[in-house]
Amino acid sequence: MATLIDGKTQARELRDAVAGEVQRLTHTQDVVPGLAVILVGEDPASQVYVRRKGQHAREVGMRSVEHTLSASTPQRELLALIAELNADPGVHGILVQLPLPTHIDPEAVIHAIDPAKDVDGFHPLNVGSLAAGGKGLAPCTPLGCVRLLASHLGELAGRHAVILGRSRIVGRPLASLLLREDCTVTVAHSRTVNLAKVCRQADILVAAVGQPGLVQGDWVKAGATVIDVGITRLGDGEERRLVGDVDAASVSRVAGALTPVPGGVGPMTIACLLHNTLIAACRQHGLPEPSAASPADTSQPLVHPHA
Ligand SMILES: NC(=O)C1=CN([C@@H]2O[C@H](COP(=O)(O)OP(=O)(O)OC[C@H]3O[C@@H](n4cnc5c(N)ncnc54)[C@H](OP(=O)(O)O)[C@@H]3O)[C@@H](O)[C@H]2O)C=CC1
Ligand SMILES: Nc1nc(=O)c2c([nH]1)NC[C@@H]1CN(c3ccc(C(=O)N[C@@H](CCC(=O)O)C(=O)O)cc3)C=[N+]21
Ligand SMILES: [Mg+2]
Repeated sequence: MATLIDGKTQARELRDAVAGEVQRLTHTQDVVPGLAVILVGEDPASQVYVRRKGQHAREVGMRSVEHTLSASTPQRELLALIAELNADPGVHGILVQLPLPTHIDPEAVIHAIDPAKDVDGFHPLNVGSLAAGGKGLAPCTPLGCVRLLASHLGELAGRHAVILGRSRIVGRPLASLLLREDCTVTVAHSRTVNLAKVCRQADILVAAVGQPGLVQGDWVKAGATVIDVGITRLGDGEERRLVGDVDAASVSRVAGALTPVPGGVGPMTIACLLHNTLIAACRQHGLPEPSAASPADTSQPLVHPHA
């Protein structure tokens, strides 16, 4: 049976490491890292995430401000709030929860965020710097995936990673991050021909499509490491549950290791958001960064507590 990669525990360890750095910054530099999270509308799932982000930020000693705007908020009001937060020296990270109501253009919103405070890594400057192999702020979910992979596998160089999905939040930036770790990277998507065959070549298989149970056991090479990013909510009330893109029952008989849903990539995403906020705060104050650019760099204990 495949080893379960425990994202919940690793996320807690990363938050603890971030908390230590936050305490050090607070006491030696008088800098308290601040995170602002903006939610537009009342989507219950988004409310849960935003609350959890704020709660974890406070737990690690950061300042957390949550702005909840009504679903009918005009775009210019949201842009005005972002301009205010860009100018606020106590705010080092800004996150606008996606998706946004349809009358708001997400591109305009992402462009408006100061790239130095863009802890989601969605601003074109950060996207470009990541694609070029540089060290802007990278998106949190892919960072979490790389951390989980590095903790289980150690060195990633030379491994063939197959990523299912090419979204700007997960698939594309993950391809850049894994290239930076010297993986051989294949990105598959809805137009890929013979997906099962492509997947069977993977040493590392990452599923980020949003199709429950898409990846079956016979898509997986024996011993492969499988990362399940997908989160789909099924059922109501007592029957409510979260399911991933991987059919855990069949895949765990073939894979070497697998991340669970829940308790895998999700908690790591939030921990990486806090880590990005810490990095952003250090950079904005011209302080040395507590960590290397690469989450798989084992020389840096904060970044890679499992080395
Ligand atoms: N744990 C976490 O922190 C996060 C989890 N998620 C979850 O990850 C999943 C993906 O999210 P996101 O990237 O935003 O999704 P998107 O819908 O933006 O992208 C989905 C991608 O999957 C591809 N795809 C869809 N169906 C298939 C299929 N049958 N075969 C192959 N490829 C397919 C699409 O291809 P094409 O480009 O051709 O349309 C697209 O590239 C969701 O379940 C989401 O909830 C997302 C963000 C964070
Ligand atoms: N600007 C922006 N940045 C994001 O990073 C962003 C976003 N918008 N919109 C939505 C997606 C989704 N996302 C998740 C974060 C945490 C969990 C998480 O903590 N999941 C837990 C369970 C959560 C639960 O119980 O509902 C787990 O998988 O164990 C999941 C998904 C961040 N996203
Ligand atoms: Mg993300």
